[in-house]
Amino acid sequence: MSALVGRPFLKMNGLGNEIVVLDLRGSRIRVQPEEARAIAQAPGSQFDQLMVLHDPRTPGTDAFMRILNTDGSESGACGNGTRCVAWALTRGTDRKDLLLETKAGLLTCRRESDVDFTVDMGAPRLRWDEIPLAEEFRDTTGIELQVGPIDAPVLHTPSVVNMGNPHAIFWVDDVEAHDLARVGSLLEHHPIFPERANISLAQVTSPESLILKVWERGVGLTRACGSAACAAAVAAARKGLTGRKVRVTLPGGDLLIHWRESDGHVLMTGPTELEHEGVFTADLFAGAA
Ligand SMILES: N[C@H](CCC[C@H](N)C(=O)O)C(=O)O
Repeated sequence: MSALVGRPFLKMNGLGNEIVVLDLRGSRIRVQPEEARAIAQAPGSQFDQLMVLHDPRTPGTDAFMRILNTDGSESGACGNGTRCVAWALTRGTDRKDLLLETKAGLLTCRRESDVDFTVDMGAPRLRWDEIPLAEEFRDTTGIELQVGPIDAPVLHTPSVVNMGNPHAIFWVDDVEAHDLARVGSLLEHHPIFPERANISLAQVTSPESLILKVWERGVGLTRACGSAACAAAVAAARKGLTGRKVRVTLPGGDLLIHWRESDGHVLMTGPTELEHEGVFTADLFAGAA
């Protein structure tokens, strides 16, 4: 029987990005990919990301987070899920600041209101081998990659950014004019991305605003993706399309992103919402193998 049976979880969302928070601190349980896939499919616990909390690895941190996608794969970053974890860990306390850790690094979180949090997502990594890409590209503000006919590509020359996870951002005049569901999987699995990639379409609407749609690695289309909003804001500023503070509008709502000059860190501010609390039951894992 799964060790997760009887464990409580929180079903939350960050701007419509579906998040399940599972606190396994104090135990040695490790969620297996097939368990994550079973949880993702069960009514009441569907998620885009499963945020699993483990005992801290680095002194002074509050928890170590493993981030699992619906296909059971693992990510180093999830902005919307990190805000949900910060909500869960500060609930019922007067704490404002938290320090969390993922396999990609440390994240500081600050409570701005009952539901709004700012996460310091760290500094973006911008070298081709840090994304990572399979081939050397000196200029990661636009790499050679295109969709559609060679002489009239529909999408081309994406910017690439690693925010603890790999992102490619295609610049378009109108995000609604493209069917991201149709090309998302192909681009996510393109051989140029040896660890696959999260794929975004970005439309610049002013020097302070972007519209973004995201196809997430290991998930598919989602209503919001915090790390993609950070990656798009960094890429837009690098290209001179916006300043370093932008409002990113996703299907689920808005995130405020600030690529801070002083230390190069990216700050993301946005809301969280608790939908319900539940407990994993044995039947949920009956088919997991
Ligand atoms: N929804 C998340 C990102 C998940 C990224 C994940 N799909 C990956 O494999 O990198 C966010 O708010 O940042």
